[in-house]
Amino acid sequence: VSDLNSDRAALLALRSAVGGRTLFWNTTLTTPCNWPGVLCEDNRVTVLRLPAASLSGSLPGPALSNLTALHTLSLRLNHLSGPLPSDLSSLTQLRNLYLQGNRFSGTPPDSIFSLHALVRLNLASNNFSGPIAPEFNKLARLRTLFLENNHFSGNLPEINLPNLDQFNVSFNDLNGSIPEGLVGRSKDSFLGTSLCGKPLDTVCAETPAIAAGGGGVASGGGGGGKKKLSGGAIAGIAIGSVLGLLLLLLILFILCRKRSGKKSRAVDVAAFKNQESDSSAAAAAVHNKPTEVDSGEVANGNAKSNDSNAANANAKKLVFFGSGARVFDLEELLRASAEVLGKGTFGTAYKAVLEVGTVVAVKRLKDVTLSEKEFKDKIESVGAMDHQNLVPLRAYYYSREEKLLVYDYMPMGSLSALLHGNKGAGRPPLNWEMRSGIALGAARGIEYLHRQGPDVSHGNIKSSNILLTKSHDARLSDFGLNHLVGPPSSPTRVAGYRAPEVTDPRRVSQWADVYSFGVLLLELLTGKAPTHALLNEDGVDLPRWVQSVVREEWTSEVFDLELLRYDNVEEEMVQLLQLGIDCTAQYPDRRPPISQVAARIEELRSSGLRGFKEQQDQVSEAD
Ligand SMILES: Nc1ncnc2c1ncn2[C@@H]1O[C@H](COP(=O)(O)OP(=O)(O)OP(=O)(O)O)[C@@H](O)[C@H]1O
Repeated sequence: VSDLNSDRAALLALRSAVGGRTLFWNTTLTTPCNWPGVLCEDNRVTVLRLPAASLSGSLPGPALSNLTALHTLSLRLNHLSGPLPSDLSSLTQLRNLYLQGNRFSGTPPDSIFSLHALVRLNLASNNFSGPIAPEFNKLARLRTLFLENNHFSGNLPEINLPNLDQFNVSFNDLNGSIPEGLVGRSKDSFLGTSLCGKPLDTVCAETPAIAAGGGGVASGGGGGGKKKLSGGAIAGIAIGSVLGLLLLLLILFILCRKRSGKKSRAVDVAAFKNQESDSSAAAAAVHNKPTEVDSGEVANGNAKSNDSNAANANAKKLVFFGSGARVFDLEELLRASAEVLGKGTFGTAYKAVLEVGTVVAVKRLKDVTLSEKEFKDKIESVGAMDHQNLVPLRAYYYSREEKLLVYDYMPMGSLSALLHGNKGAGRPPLNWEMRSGIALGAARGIEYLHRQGPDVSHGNIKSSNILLTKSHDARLSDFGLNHLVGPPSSPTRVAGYRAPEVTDPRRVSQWADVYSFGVLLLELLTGKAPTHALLNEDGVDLPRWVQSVVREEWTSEVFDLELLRYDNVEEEMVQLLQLGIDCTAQYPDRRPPISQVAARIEELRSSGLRGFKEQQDQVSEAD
């Protein structure tokens, strides 16, 4: 059917085919005045979801008012503009209202606050302005309230909704302090505003309430009247400022001293040195005093090593892999300036900048209970792995006190940080090409590992272990480490990614890797972290959440908004989503092998890119 606007019979047939309940309107609506066409007469439609970029003009109130059975209205990513219709009160059944990514303006009408059935309300990325009304509190069932990327201004009222899980007012013109009831929310909910107070790092300035004699700090957004400060208050502020300045200078002085001390003391407190420096071989080495027993141990290890090169002839402990020979020795490494990258399951990772300028990542392992011989055998098989989608392990160091692994440093950090970190300026948009490319790289890395033998698996696939090169190529890290360290100190080791059948994290099958990779695919597509405690209103895990949304025929609701904004590749995205669902099948034997998964992603990527290119060509021809 090419034009449902004029073909009433076709529309009615279609409507009866779907039982009058749900209608996915998939045509360009050409008659906005009569919008939404025949549907205006239909009071049985419960879901109205119009595809992105199909509508412009304003939203006609009278047409909507007939849709009294509607429980979901999704008009996201269209070009609708103007104010919302003033009377929405007939939509009494409405549970989900998705209007994000349009150009609606003005303030949301009062009638919206009479929609008591509303559970999800998304008004993000429009041009709404004016204050955020306290009347949102009337929507007692609300679980999602997204108001970000608008021009809402003034103070943020107290929002006290018992079921509210998701809340965001970022990138609005809001100011004043964050009300008490919202301080427990994440910082990300308030970014790009002039709001102050917890959870943000900006402390609210004291307000004129001091001068009013109350002695307290004005609450509720600092919007009080303009009263004069008393002399005492002014003196207090002046003395406070001077003291603050002195304190700041003192801190700077201490920091400068520490910094200059650091160079001469080699890598010290922050880096890989054990606090009990007397017993630490690493620390002993820093001071040029290798302990007898440790030099002996490592010397033996090196002597037995066939394909590794000792760091130097005197068995100075750093063992390099491959033919690249030694690039630096332990002392140089320990003299490097180091910064903590993060703490993981296997220990702490550091970024180390050597004096010659080489940058490496050093992992200081904890809980290694293996003997040196066992450790050496295992780590040498890890070091022998060589694939463009693995982070190269360059060297290791083993002593009784310290076990260090030296990797190439990946400058763009992890996929986890890219997906869930700051989405503000400077962060490249994560479009389909990048995300699918990362998925393909990671799948190929896993495929390489799995090809090494039926018992070889990664065991810890998750977005913080997918590191990125400058050109955003994916490299898998932490492979082969699950056999080096002792049992996990916490059962939540790979929470969210672990396959249901895995009980011992050191024994992870290749099928379980496929499961974790499936979760990673879903994370890439939805933009949601699988470890998020309250993923949605039911607190279910990511695979189950995606499945439930897809079952309810809201497939496009699962995708990360940022992803939908770019290329026209929804079909490929849906297929990749399906692949993620297949990989996360509950029973291991129902999951596809990773080689098949990688091949499928490659296929999808090339058809997506072809489609994108054709679309670009059409646009340039039309131009
Ligand atoms: N080679 C590297 N280059 C750049 N950053 C790295 C490198 N290796 C690790 N990191 C970063 O250091 C941090 C800590 O990494 P680490 O691998 O120790 O823990 P994790 O990945 O968070 O958890 P787990 O140990 O369970 O895998 C992470 O943010 C990770 O992205």
